Amino acid sequence: MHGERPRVFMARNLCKTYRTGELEVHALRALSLDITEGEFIVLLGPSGSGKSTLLNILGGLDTPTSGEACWRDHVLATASEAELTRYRREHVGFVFQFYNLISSLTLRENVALVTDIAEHPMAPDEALALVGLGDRADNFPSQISGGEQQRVAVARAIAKRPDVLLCDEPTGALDVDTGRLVLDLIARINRELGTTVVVITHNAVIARMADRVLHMTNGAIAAIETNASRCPAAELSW
Ligand SMILES: Nc1ncnc2c1ncn2[C@@H]1O[C@H](COP(=O)(O)OP(=O)(O)OP(=O)(O)O)[C@@H](O)[C@H]1O
Repeated sequence: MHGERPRVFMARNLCKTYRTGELEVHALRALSLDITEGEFIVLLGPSGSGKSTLLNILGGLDTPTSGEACWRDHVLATASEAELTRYRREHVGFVFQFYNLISSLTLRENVALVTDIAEHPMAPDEALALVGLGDRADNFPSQISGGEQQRVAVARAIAKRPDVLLCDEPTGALDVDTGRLVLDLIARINRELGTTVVVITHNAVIARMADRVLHMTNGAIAAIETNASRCPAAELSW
């Protein structure tokens, strides 16, 4: 399906070793991966298998100990802190398990924190409307539900029109119905805006939404599954 689309992410022999005192942890062991523009990727694997480490390198939050990593023509593996900051600001949207909204700011102001420093952002109200919360822009985070807060976090992530949306356990704190709504929203952004999406989850059911599922074990990709068709979020149950 994405055969003719350009490759956006390339990793070769990525290794990440954490050292704490005497202890060495090999979080990534010679991992290689290509991601194509507009793909929806799900990362599955046991705790400690390296999923967040890979996502953090792809998102410019961390650098590998060795190996190559590029986003288009941005060399991420050896980039300086300033280059990574620019890369994140211009290209990457993040959604985490806990929504990380600022409680003293309205929803509009939370989104504006990102759009104020982006190059071609949406208006905060437009981003909030996209996630179905256009009429709540003047509310504060404490006035909306957890699922709605996660939708604001998605609005904040996409308002700068990122090339890639990186989601680390986006439904981890949500009930099933609310989780489905958030996943449907992420799939819609992938489909309608063409944003490349990578989702980390412990929930194997969510893998049915993906174009490709990367199974990680012990710092490497143990298997890659390609789904013949993507299951709509509304049809998932867990
Ligand atoms: N800052 C750090 N310092 C030391 N070790 C770390 C650090 N970050 C991650 N690790 C270790 O690297 C390994 C991979 O961690 P990572 O968070 O990437 O796994 P994960 O698959 O995302 O796990 P989970 O599903 O539990 O979030 C783990 O053994 C972890 O303890």
